[in-house]
Amino acid sequence: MIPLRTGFIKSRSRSVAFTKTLFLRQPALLPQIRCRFLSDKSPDNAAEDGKADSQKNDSKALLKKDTASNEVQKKDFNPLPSAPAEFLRDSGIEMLLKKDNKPYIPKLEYKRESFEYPGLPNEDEFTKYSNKIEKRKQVTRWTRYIPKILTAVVLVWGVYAVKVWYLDADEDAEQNDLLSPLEFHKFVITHKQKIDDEHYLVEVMPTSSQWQYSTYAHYERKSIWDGDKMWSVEIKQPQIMVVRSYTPLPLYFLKSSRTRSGEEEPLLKVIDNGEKDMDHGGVMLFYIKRYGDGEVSRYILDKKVGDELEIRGPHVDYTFPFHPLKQHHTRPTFRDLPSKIEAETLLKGIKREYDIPEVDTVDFYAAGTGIAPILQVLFSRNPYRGFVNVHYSARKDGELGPMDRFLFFLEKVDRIKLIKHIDDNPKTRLSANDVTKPAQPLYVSQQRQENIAQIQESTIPASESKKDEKLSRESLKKRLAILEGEGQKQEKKIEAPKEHAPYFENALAQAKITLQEVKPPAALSLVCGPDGFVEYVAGGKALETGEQGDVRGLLGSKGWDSTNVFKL
Ligand SMILES: Cc1cc2nc3c(=O)[nH]c(=O)nc-3n(C[C@H](O)[C@H](O)[C@H](O)COP(=O)(O)OP(=O)(O)OC[C@H]3O[C@@H](n4cnc5c(N)ncnc54)[C@H](O)[C@@H]3O)c2cc1C
Repeated sequence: MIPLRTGFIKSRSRSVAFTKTLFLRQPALLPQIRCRFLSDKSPDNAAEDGKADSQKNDSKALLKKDTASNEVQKKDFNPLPSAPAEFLRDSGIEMLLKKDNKPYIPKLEYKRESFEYPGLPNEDEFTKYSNKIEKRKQVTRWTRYIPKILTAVVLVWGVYAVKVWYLDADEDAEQNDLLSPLEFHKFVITHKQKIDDEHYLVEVMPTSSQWQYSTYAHYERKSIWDGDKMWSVEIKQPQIMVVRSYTPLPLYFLKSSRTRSGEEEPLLKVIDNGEKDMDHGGVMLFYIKRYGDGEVSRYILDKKVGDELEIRGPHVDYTFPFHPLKQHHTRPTFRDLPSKIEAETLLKGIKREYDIPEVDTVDFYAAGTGIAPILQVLFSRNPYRGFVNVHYSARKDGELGPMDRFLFFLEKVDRIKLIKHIDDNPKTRLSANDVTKPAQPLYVSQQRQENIAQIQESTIPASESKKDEKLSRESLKKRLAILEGEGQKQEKKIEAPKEHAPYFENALAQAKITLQEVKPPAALSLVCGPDGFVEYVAGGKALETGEQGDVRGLLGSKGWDSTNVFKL
């Protein structure tokens, strides 16, 4: 008989597996196994026990017989090469049951098997118990790195936050200004207009709008346009790392769909500089002359609309002398239509009330693009409060393009007198006849007095004795003191009985009256243009040092000197 170790057959599934295996290996034994199962599984069926015993005996006999026949088969068996391996009948079942012949080791953990329905979720005994068991954290490679990764992320974020919110805040404070004298800011060319082969108008806009936030808060202080001074910027030619100075103008081109499509030339406008305008988005215009072999002018003018320029500034080239009217009155900004310019109705009353002398007339001698600095002053907010004689020299008429119109308007509102000296018309060329003698300044501030004294000292020839030096200094002081007194006397002379100031609708209406008034003679001369022109009008500047040098030329011949002439 084959020993059926039913004790090892623990579950139904295992018994099925066992039967399957047996069936595959010993199909002849299946009936016996079935009997044995029946006898094991049906203990109540005692009646069948006898029958089973007899069957046992039968099976013994059958097994013997079978073994014998197997022996015979074994002898006759001549397997094909592809046939399965021969099965060893003697030890097959036992080998299977023993499996790996390992000693029996009882399981330490008791695993309860139950066919009961489980309780409600999280309420049955098993769940309650298992929930209490602290599950061991699974430590993987990633879980070990997570704290390090998190620390690195927090650190990087911290560094970034500090940089952006604190360090960059300071940098931005600089960058937030439209211009910086120390670093180049990028501007994009938004329009380019050719006046003639040599003269162009180039409009630029800042590429960043950050500067506006700080400018809005302190517009009075931060606006770049201030007619109290003449200033320029440097434009970089990055290929050869060279910079040249150019004078920005508070002008821009008004574009529309028609002008963009090329149907019409855009209209040149003056930046309003009013409360809402706020420097009109940082726009500025350059009036540039192209030199055939000029490094930077060619570079700028070869650029197209949309290209960028790197600009650094502002660099103040000249500041007008202080005048007490500055504390009480600001001249209204020039507008592109004279009828839009406000009248200075209260000006006379203010002068009378505060006993303020007249503002000195200025003679401005310009050649070509050298006119740009005085245009900047006249078009900016807080323009010069006095009258300006603009002596403009050019090869031919029309070099100013659309700006000519504005100069005409400035004449109409009695702010300037434009005297053109055109080479094509030799009669008009600038000569000594066009230059007046210098007048005494109507007001000399303490600061200016000291400056003049310093200039006088530096120009006194070294050969002069100390006595002469002292004398000349004293005479200068006396002169200045007399000048101030004269100015005051003059002011008192024009004092009129108090009357209501006449109302003028605009500057144009006011100019009808003021145009008839005689302007004070010029007490200050400014010269700007190519070196040759400056030399002709006022004597050359010291090329190496850029110092003013002595006043010679046309102005020198008329008695002008370093105290009342400035070469730009
Ligand atoms: C404060 C200020 C404001 C200015 N504003 C303006 C402005 O608004 N618009 C404007 O167009 N210009 C302005 N300029 C002039 C401008 O800065 C440049 O000088 C001008 O554009 C020429 O520069 P460039 O590099 O093109 O030519 P450069 O290469 O400097 O040459 C200019 C010309 O000089 C000649 N030249 C150069 N070197 C010598 C030399 N060693 N000897 C003899 N000849 C020489 C060249 O042949 C050429 O014809 C201003 C200058 C200053 C100082």
